[in-house]
Amino acid sequence: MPDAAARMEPISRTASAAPRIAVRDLDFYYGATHALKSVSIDFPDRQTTAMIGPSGCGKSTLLRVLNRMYDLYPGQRAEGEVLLDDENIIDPGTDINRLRRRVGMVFQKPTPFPKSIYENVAFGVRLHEKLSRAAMDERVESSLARAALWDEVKDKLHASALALSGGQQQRLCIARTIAVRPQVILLDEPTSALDPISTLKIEQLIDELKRDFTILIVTHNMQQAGRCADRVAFFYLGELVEVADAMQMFTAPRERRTQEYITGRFG
Ligand SMILES: Nc1ncnc2c1ncn2[C@@H]1O[C@H](COP(=O)(O)OP(=O)(O)OP(=O)(O)O)[C@@H](O)[C@H]1O
Repeated sequence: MPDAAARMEPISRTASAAPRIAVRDLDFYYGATHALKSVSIDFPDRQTTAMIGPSGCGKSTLLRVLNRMYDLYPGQRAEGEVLLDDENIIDPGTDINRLRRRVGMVFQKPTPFPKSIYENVAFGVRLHEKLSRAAMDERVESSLARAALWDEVKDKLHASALALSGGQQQRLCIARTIAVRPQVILLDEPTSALDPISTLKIEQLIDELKRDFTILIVTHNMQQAGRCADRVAFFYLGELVEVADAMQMFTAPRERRTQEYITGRFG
């Protein structure tokens, strides 16, 4: 078991920021598989937290809990508390549509809809808001600009999104996510299918977006965690071993398992 003190909030220059999400004693099960074990962690507002750890340690499962993606699958269940602004979002009474508006997700592979660039961004907005044509145009433009894509697509908004490069498609998926004005953005290995230049653009974008959003990113790339994250959480076999400021995590981790992982001795 991880040291109880290590699972509490660390002595951290960032720990005083108000948590947007507070996870308390979270257990998650895929049928008989106990994938998350009594996980407690705060995700501060307007900061980026990277989740790292070897394959199968539960990183993606935690993201799936935060937007209740597991709801679609019988046999999968969460126990404990996941407080988003003090509302326990794993409570059965949670309004899932409202939750998914507040918590957006970007997946490993870019997943644009087979529609125009404009429609990819407008589609989700229409599910939640009735905007005039001019207001929608403005929302599409501001979202694409925010995702650092506007200049590349402004002359072909009605062309198919599928004709964009992989890196552009991923930025479009980010534009689509921010267009509905979420509070939290979940990114599950968002650059693992991209080339180094596209990866750099997405990392710069993450850095820029954290001014307005709470960002959680799952990554296997230690350099990426170091470049993007304010805080880093290390998971192992379904347990949160340690969470700390990125600088502390990479220079002076408290736990031996964290040190072994970040220095490449396993995983
Ligand atoms: N649909 C599923 N059904 C049963 N078990 C699952 C399912 N998805 C994940 N698991 C199990 O839950 C545990 C955590 O998996 P998870 O995908 O969260 O790990 P991860 O840290 O994100 O791994 P990776 O880095 O490989 O993506 C693993 O033991 C995995 O085998």
